[in-house]
Amino acid sequence: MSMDSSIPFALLLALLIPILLHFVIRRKYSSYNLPPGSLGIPVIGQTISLLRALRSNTDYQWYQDRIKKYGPVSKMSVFGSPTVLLTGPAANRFVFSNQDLIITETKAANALIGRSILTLSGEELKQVRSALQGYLRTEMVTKYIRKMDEEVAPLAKRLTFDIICSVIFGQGAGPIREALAADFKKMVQAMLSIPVNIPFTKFNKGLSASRRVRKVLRQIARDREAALQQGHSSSADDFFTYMLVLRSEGTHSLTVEDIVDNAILLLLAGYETSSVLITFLLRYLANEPDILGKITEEQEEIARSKGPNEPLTWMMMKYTWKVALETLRTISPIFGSFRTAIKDIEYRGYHIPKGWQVFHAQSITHLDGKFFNDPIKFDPTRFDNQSLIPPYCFVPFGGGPSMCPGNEFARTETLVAMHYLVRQFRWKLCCKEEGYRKDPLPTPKCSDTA
Ligand code: HEM
Repeated sequence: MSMDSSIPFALLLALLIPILLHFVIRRKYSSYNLPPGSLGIPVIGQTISLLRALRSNTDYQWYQDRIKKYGPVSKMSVFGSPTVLLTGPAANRFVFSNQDLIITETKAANALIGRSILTLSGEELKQVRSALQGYLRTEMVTKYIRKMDEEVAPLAKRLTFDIICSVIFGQGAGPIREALAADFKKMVQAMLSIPVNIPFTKFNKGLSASRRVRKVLRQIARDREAALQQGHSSSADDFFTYMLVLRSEGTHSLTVEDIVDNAILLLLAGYETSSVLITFLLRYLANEPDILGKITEEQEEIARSKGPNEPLTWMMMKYTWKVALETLRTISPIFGSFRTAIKDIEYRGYHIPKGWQVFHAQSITHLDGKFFNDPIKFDPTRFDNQSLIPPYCFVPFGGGPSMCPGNEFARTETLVAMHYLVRQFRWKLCCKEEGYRKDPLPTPKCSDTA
């Protein structure tokens, strides 16, 4: 076929395929009451327009346009899969507590992280979830404060990475941590890449990095195992020892390899999200001298009243945390998630067929004037009385049974960081541009120059 004759043929196909797909889906799901909306062009669907909206941070308007057209539940097609978009507090509640909607597995995440909590189900999921929750619970996090303190005080670069590395892997500053930091960076870049394993691609570099990380962590886990057997360690020392102690008590039966996978997930889930919070908190404070002044006052008072060897306690940092919560409301590190229905599900009279995706735009409620007065305004006093915020409207850490188990950890490390930063430094923004893009986590527009 010549080039000229192939163009009309391609055009005809582009026209015919959506029509055919429309009929195939209509026939296949004829007994279903599917939500309103269109699946768009095959494979592409609404993917490009959604990604464009996220990158330019106009996704809020994008959702609102769809809600106006179709209501809070609509169907579309994203990343090649039929998808139902759910928004609003009722949707937040429904998704967070529905065990039949599991986080959509991406090939890249599977290859890079392995068998972590994200890929488990049933009894195994319950065991690992409860172990992670136990490791990150308030009493445990209180014990980690001293280590966080040591990391933040000299104001190490890669703050949140170093904190988690030290607390979870028991890996203090040194060449091993430097190598891990470089490799984790490659893994993060690969998580969002096209999962095609060809030399020199981001995915290929991420896989090599993941292998190196795994090798180092396996060795650390074995060392911890030996130390535990000799009675030289306890469960509060680090995540590996904690999980090994639980295994010896019969709480779970994970292999060392599984524990390593979940440690990698903890680091990936924990450091990027917390660093977004700290980054935007610092950016807000640079423009809000009154709020910065109040935080400094609170932190100076804590520094005066605490003995030199007494660890910091976040209980006294109430105002600082309210400012952090307002930062999470206005710029939520996680704007939403993709989940897959593992069986047919009904929501508000509509059917979500088994195998379809749900795109849950959870943070849309944060900027909705119905729930937050003057939502664009940065106003930490909204959190003076949190019981006034309607349920499932403020969900930066998710909610229900799959709520982020690291929320206490995130609070503690953010507050420890702020304790030193506001008392020892003043900063100004090199880049005045206020916007940010979702990449997919919020990133200041001029992150290279700021
Ligand atoms: C500001 C910081 C953070 C934010 C905004 C955040 C937010 C979230 C959200 C929204 C989820 C998904 C909940 C769901 O969809 O049901 C999640 C899951 C998770 N987070 Fe966080 N997170 C933060 C920090 C951390 C930290 C510091 C850790 C660990 C030290 C952590 C560990 C995890 C883990 C392991 C999961 C998966 C839980 C599961 O699938 O059951 N997160 N986080």
